[in-house]
Amino acid sequence: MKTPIIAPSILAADFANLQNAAEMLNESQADWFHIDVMDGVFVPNISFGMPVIKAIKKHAKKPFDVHLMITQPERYIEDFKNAGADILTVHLEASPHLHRTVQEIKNHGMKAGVSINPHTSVELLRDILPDLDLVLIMSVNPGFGGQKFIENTFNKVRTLRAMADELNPNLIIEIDGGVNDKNAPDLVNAGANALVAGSFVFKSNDPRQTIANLKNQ
Ligand SMILES: O=C(CO)[C@H](O)[C@H](O)COP(=O)(O)O
Ligand SMILES: [Fe+2]
Repeated sequence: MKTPIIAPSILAADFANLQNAAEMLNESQADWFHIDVMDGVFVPNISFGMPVIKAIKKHAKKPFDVHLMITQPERYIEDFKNAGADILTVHLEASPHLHRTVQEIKNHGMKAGVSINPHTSVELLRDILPDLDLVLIMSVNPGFGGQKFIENTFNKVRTLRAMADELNPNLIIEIDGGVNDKNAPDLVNAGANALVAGSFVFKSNDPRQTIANLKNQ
């Protein structure tokens, strides 16, 4: 089985000890830091913004995979670049001029990702797929950590990987929400090559070991 990229979500870390979380991730087999930004409008929760991302960046030695759950994310592309984003992912449902937004992200020197909610068909990505570095399939409804994985995600991953084989063979397919050691191997077999894990990592007794287990299933 191919080894997936592991992107632990700091949404599930202790916000009073983010330096500790960053140092743990630096020493672990994690590939990216997954950073969830929520605006209280696109999703019914508010997380944190640029000042917190900048503060974590000072202690981080790995790329920042920033997942924007905000309306009209095109307003803040430069700000997230300046805050430390390496990969910037916007929601298809939140950005009416997605093609322009994706080009703007790339023009700012970041990798461009598009995320889709559980109700959104992967077919809607067909025309933009050749322009993308990454698709983030939400396997829970966005807004909160610790939710139950939605099983239909497997079908979406298989369909998207078949589309990508034709249109964009290097596409990274990332899964976000309710990922654990039970569903991770099946997700990779279905065609996913990046896994976000928040609660499963940070609520475990040994987060570093949990990351290693996800990476080397
Ligand atoms: O984007 C997200 C929520 O909207 C988070 O990345 C996701 O929920 C990860 O948390 P968990 O692994 O606990 O489900
Ligand atoms: Fe996320």
